[in-house]
Amino acid sequence: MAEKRFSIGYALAPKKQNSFIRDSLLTLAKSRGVDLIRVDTDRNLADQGPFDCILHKLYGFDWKQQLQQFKSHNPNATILDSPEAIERLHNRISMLQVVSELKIEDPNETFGIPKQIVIYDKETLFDEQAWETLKFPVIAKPLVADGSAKSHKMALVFNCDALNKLKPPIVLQEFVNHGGVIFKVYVVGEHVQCVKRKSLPDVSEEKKSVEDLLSFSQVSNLANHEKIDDKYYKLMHLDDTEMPPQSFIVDIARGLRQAMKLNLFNFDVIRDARYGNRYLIIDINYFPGYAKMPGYETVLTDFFCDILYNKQQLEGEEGKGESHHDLKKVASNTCSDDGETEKEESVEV
Ligand SMILES: Nc1ncnc2c1ncn2[C@@H]1O[C@H](COP(=O)(O)OP(=O)(O)OP(=O)(O)O)[C@@H](O)[C@H]1O
Ligand SMILES: O=P(O)(O)O[C@H]1[C@H](OP(=O)(O)O)[C@@H](OP(=O)(O)O)[C@@H](O)[C@@H](O)[C@@H]1OP(=O)(O)O
Ligand SMILES: [Mg+2]
Ligand SMILES: [Mg+2]
Repeated sequence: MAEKRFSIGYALAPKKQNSFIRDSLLTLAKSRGVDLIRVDTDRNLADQGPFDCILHKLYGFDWKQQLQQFKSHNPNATILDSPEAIERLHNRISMLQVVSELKIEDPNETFGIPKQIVIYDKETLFDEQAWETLKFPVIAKPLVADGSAKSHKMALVFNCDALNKLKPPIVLQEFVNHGGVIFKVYVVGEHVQCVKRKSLPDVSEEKKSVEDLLSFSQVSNLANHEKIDDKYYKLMHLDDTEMPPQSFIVDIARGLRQAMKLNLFNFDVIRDARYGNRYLIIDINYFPGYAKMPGYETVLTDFFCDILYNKQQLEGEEGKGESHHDLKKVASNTCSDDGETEKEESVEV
């Protein structure tokens, strides 16, 4: 009997498609029975396929409706990930709320988020009461994180004089010195991988008194031609920075994944320079730049196979009339229709 093949339809913006869909990924996936096929976003999704799975990073109401329609026509297909679960990451307040709710017992390290407030209008911006809990410098971040260039435009604000330059709705987050290095933790289902990147440098007392405002955008994002390799680590002086403990990072990643019901995301972590064992999560991104992760082809292909082969096994056993309870044990970690995550296993680093 011919081996069963699977097809994954991917719906990505051109920039993402260029970086993520490489021949090396297509070839490896194909060799393991998985065909990655581009969804034509000018046509209705439900008219395309058949697909066993949809991989997507697109925004907007219309796309959400197309996914719903596709799912109602193809109830067995897996949507990676559910648009409702992704939506939480489009707002910088709801994005980090989930971190505050996480409970992780670690004898040596602690984690949290920086102090922050949300400002919806200019009036509140100048209201001293709103500022009571915050200390300068702060980072002003657009409230909405919708993938637009605008949503990445930030400003380091040193004092009140700069406030009139800000455009609400924004989140004002305390800037925390962290030695100029950020940890990016990539999550792909059960796989967790942490890398170092350059970040904003620490702010000295002297600088606090001379600057008003500094604008910046995507400081830790690599340009297409940059590669995370030894050269980058040397150039950015990343070699000397110690990594956070792996098991601690894996616990946070696992907790976030379960709470958010997402399989494909990364989060940015900084180590508070005031306490060597305090970590702050400052950003969570859906479907980040995986191609920058060493060995991404294997990691992603393993993940696709896990999902598709487990799903097949699940459907096969359902056909034999096994109870739903038993089937849950072999279900993959994908989000089902209602966004429920079905299995939790060890997370490798
Ligand atoms: N509270 C903070 N304290 C110190 N540095 C910070 C803080 N928040 C952000 N930064 C710095 O600013 C950068 C951009 O912030 P953030 O990650 O929130 O933006 P983003 O545009 O969503 O980034 P990404 O490209 O990862 O999506 C971080 O990578 C880090 O270097
Ligand atoms: O998905 P896009 O292509 O738009 O860009 C994402 C980018 O990945 P890229 O490598 O593909 O540029 C990510 O980089 P890393 O965290 O992995 O460094 C991160 O900056 C996301 O926030 C971006 O998503 P957005 O927030 O804009 O939706
Ligand atoms: Mg970030
Ligand atoms: Mg981000």
